[in-house]
Amino acid sequence: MTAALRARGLGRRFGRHRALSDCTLDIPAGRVVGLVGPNGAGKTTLLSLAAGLLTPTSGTIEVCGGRPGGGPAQLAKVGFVAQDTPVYARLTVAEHLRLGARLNRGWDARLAADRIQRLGVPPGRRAGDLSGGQRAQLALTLAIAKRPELLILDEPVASLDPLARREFLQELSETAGGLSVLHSSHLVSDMERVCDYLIVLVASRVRVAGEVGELLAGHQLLTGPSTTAVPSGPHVISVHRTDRVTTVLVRAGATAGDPVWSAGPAGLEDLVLGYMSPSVPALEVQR
Ligand SMILES: Nc1ncnc2c1ncn2[C@@H]1O[C@H](COP(=O)(O)OP(=O)(O)OP(=O)(O)O)[C@@H](O)[C@H]1O
Repeated sequence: MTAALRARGLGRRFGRHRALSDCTLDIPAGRVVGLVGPNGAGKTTLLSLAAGLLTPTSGTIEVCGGRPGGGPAQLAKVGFVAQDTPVYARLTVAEHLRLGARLNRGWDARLAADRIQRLGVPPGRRAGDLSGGQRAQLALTLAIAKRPELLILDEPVASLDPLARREFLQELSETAGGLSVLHSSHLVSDMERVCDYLIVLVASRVRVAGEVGELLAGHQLLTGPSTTAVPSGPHVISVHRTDRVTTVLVRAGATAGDPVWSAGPAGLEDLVLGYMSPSVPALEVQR
């Protein structure tokens, strides 16, 4: 099966500033991929490169077997919802759906109409008069109803209420037929529910990427009193100290050396926070 995304040494500069550097990734098709990282890490830049809204200044990127933005056939393969969920303020919801039908050969009119009705978004209302959450739902509907191979979502749920967020995540996890989803979010709990592939991006670089199950199995959390000397070495990913307890994220199989440390499984949040912490020693990419 063609990879959803292949990047080799991908980079993007804005003037002298590197927004993304040396990004090498292979994302298999059919995954729900969570892209996390601190503000300014380069997530939107990576997603915009994948959607063809930006061109690389170094390296290469291939999305669903083609060059992002490389013509109508490629555009049809990718649905993209930007962070600010842009819609045409003066057009009504129904007019957006008609426009979607005109512009997209694979448009699923039933899916679009059903989704808008189910969510209670008023079809006759101008998009500029919708609430932020309704606008996001309209933008998501337009992206989903074009039946893309890859759905790219930049912080898709930020403006949705908790119930709408849960339902949307449910929708994502139920997507069938080989649809790949690449979405960025700061909400690790959301990621935990739907993602089976994780990318952590920090300071313009991929810190870790891989199958969630493999990443979880490949790490463990050591817990010990704050007075104990912390283990060191390349197997140590991050150290977090409070007044009483120290927790250390390490690669699985590493021995702590001192029996005072108790080892337990690492959760997704431990992984994300560990790899986002500044003490991370090295790049690790797993398939
Ligand atoms: N058009 C631009 N011109 C100059 N610098 C830019 C431009 N777009 C992004 N950058 C810079 O590139 C870096 C990465 O930005 P990007 O928007 O990709 O981060 P992000 O991870 O999506 O952040 P956030 O979580 O805050 O949305 C930032 O330092 C940002 O200031």
